Amino acid sequence: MAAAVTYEPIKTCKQSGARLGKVHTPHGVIETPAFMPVGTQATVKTMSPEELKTMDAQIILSNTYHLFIRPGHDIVKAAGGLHKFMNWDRPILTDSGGFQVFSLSNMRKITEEGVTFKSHLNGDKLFLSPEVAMEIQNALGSDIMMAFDECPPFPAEYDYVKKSLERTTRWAERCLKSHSRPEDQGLFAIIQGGMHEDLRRLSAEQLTSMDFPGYAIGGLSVGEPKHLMYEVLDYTTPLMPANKPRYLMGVGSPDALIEGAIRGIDMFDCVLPTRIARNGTCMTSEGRLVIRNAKHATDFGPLDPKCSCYTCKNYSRAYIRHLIKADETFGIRLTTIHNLHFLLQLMRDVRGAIQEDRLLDFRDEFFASYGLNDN
Ligand SMILES: CC(C)(C)OC(=O)NCc1c[nH]c2nc(N)[nH]c(=O)c12
Repeated sequence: MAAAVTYEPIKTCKQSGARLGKVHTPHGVIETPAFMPVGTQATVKTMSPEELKTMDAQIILSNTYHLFIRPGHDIVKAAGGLHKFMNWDRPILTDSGGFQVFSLSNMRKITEEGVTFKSHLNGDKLFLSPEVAMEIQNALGSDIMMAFDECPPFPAEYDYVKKSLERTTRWAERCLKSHSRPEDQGLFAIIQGGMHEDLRRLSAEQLTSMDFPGYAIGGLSVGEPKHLMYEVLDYTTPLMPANKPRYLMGVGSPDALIEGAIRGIDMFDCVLPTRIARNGTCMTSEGRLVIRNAKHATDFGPLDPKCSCYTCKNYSRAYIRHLIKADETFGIRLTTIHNLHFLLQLMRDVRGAIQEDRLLDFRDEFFASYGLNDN
């Protein structure tokens, strides 16, 4: 049976080992390495689908846990699925809910069967399991679904991480067995194993012995130092099939995206650009800019002189600072447009640098200006 999601390798960067590829899905092709804007509750906060297309967001992420507790996957299914519900006709990836339960819900009990927890909205007692996570994602109709996993806290005891990854493997197998729409939805497994090379290897071996259309690296960007994350990537990405997409979950910042691409990662997601936009922090080619700083009050230039986004073409730092300080929603829309465009443009530049076999040079040039100052 034709797989719903396939990876087409295009080229490997001679200088860095990074790779260009295409992920084919039922709702279109994603040129990788790619950044996925996060739309947790069926919206990338304050953005319209048209605005996301203008900045060429190729794929967005949404969350099983959040849509399960509100509005309920039955309503989304009745609407014709998540694409129809949110008027987005490009690819959608849904995360499986496990991670969100561990990070959002306070009272929870993990057993072999699954996770019992209290809704962070109204305290209702709820249950998620591999089978329930698959039923929800099948109802949402996302193009790429994530297996139900446990993301161990950081730091965590070696024995706990080992037992957890082995349960995550058994849960992944249950997801594979209960997947009811493999012909039009791809299911990615999630490699865990904390910061331990032998456990990452064990998790990768167990999961790649089962045939998933794609593989993710979970359990990183959980508070560990960046150099440790890069070390884990150094020995984990080579264990992942070269002919399948490699997705690094929860990452990330501009530097982490470049370093991840260099280590062979194809897909990334992170709430950073949209989250920091809400308090007026902007990513610019010369580092982070905190628009609330008084020095921007009479600065009538753009957020980033090198940026071509709608915000930078039409509005000044002074105006955006005024809106953010006045808690005007339009201010958050402008900083969100800019931050998303910034990361999407960065990934276009990364793909261009891979095409020209110069990603390491690009990294050095980017860091030289990005690390300039934290203004
Ligand atoms: C703390 C942040 C969110 C930045 O990163 C992580 O937690 N990183 C790990 C992560 C993010 N999203 C996931 N989804 C799932 N199913 N499993 C995971 O391990 C993760």
